[in-house]
Amino acid sequence: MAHGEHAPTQAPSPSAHQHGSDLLLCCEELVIGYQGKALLPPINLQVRRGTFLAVIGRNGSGKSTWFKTLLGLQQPVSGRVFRSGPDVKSAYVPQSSGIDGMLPVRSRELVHWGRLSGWNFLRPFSTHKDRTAVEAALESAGAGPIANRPYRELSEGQKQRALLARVLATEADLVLLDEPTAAMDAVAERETMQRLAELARTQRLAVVVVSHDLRVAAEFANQLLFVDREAPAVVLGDANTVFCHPAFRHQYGDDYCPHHPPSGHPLGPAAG
Ligand SMILES: Nc1ncnc2c1ncn2[C@@H]1O[C@H](COP(=O)(O)OP(=O)(O)OP(=O)(O)O)[C@@H](O)[C@H]1O
Repeated sequence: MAHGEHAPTQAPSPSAHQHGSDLLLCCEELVIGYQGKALLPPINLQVRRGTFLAVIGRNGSGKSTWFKTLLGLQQPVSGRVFRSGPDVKSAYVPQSSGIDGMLPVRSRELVHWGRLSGWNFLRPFSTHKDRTAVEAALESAGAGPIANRPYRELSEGQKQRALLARVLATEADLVLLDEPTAAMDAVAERETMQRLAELARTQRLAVVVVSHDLRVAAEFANQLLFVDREAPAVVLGDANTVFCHPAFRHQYGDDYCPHHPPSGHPLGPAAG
């Protein structure tokens, strides 16, 4: 699946414009699924500049399908996705990117490609602005030390950093990352999530991340979206709202909810 820029899923709606300039994307009664069959209840949410949203849920619950639907790669079963304007630029990193592993390029070139589109791809020289953006993206993604290394020789976690840098180099308004830290060690994962949170806040991007590390997601994201096919449920809110929701507790237990403190959990307070 291609990285980088994607066309708007639908033309901007008049109602989307009314929500102000911070609004980038809006799901209205959006039902995702395949062959007309819904995976989840309708999703209603707005993604604004400065948002860092983490999407959580069990395997197969529909997280990647929601991303594909936002990008217009998958048709909704019903409902709509709106961009707030034609200029909203989005960038996407899918879960795994096998094709990149075959390319004989250094990480810096791969990141540079994030800025190219159309005939720019054939341009022999990059501009000063391109080079500055590439270096800033490498730095932001913690990929500076691997910039000169051939991409295909990197570890999976290092590759994820390079791909993150590439998506940041696009200078998109809306960045969708499907498990961007899955191959990273715990330290790199926290650093990356912290960087993404800072980028969302300081650069006024919207960052949406799928993550299976619930505690790290809750620590850095300012909103969580929990999706569950069994309940079925779509729950949007802060960590307490989501972690104390019955559908969440049914799947992950009570240990994440502060109103249901762990008893006898190996990481919880010692008994007695
Ligand atoms: N092209 C397709 N056609 C029909 N069903 C599909 C298709 N792609 C995925 N599915 C199914 O849709 C469901 C949701 O898949 P999806 O990849 O969105 O889950 P996910 O939450 O991202 O899972 P994971 O955490 O494992 O990445 C799964 O049951 C999957 O088998």
